[in-house]
Amino acid sequence: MSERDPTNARTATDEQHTDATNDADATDKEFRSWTESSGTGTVNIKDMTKVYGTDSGELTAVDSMDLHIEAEEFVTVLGPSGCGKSTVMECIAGYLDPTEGEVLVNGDSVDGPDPTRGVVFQENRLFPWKTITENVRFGPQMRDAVDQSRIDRLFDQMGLEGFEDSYPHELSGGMQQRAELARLLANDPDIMLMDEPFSGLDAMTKELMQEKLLDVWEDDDRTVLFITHDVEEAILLADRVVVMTARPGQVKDVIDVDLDRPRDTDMVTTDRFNELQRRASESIHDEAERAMEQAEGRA
Ligand SMILES: Nc1ncnc2c1ncn2[C@@H]1O[C@H](COP(=O)(O)OP(=O)(O)OP(=O)(O)O)[C@@H](O)[C@H]1O
Repeated sequence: MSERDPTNARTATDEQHTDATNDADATDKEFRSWTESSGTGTVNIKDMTKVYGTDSGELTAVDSMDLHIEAEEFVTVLGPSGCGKSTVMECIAGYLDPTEGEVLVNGDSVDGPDPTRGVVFQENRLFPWKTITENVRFGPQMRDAVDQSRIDRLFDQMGLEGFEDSYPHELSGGMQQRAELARLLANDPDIMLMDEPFSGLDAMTKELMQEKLLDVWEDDDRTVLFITHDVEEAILLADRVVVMTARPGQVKDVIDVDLDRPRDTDMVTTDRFNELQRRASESIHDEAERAMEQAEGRA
């Protein structure tokens, strides 16, 4: 683990960063409350456990997880299959309640979904019976807050001009995900929660979507939490990569990505990128093995 600056709230607040403080009088909790901010766009997961009831008994998906995300930070989450990544995201989105602990957004406990937290999944959630324009306008319309010039800008930004009246099935997979991003951004969310949004796309389209997302994020003041199985993608996009353990999920490692911004996909060949990629891959390797053993019923 790299050395931490205890005055740096962004790097020092997660569970495994508690060694950053050498102040014998400071308990971890006190240290956190000094350093964590709670302004617009912050996410604070505190000692969160999520247990599901299943036919074969209780299943602890996430166990005592702590994670603080600063406003406007781009955090990617890597973890083996079934380690609880989506569960964490759904608790932040307000779709699920933690069994224990809490999730704070902007300093307030999450008590349900909110348009200021936009969610994107691998499969887009566009309404198939609505045109792209109707889909993008839907959220703002529900709140009586349509800003047509903003919507026009989004169509331009996402390269969707000319497809305003098309239906989702008439668009390619990449364009559907761009429409999905436009739909999300039409609500002007403070926090974007993205669950493997590009994993169904071919390599070239995925690269273009990564660049598009980086442009969007660099232009606006938004916090992004992005789940992926792709180590290269995790590093290319993030300020920090959070590596989770096999189920029950906890934070195993947090990797600060000290690559310059703006980023582009050419960076993946640099020595520093490869070093970070190796570190993340090593960190996740044992967890992936453990997850496989769990799946095979050996653990
Ligand atoms: N509604 C549910 N009821 C019971 N068990 C669930 C439920 N949702 C998820 N689980 C279980 O909780 C664990 C964590 O699931 P989750 O989808 O959060 O993991 P994940 O890391 O996102 O997985 P993947 O990488 O495969 O998408 C898994 O074992 C999953 O089977």
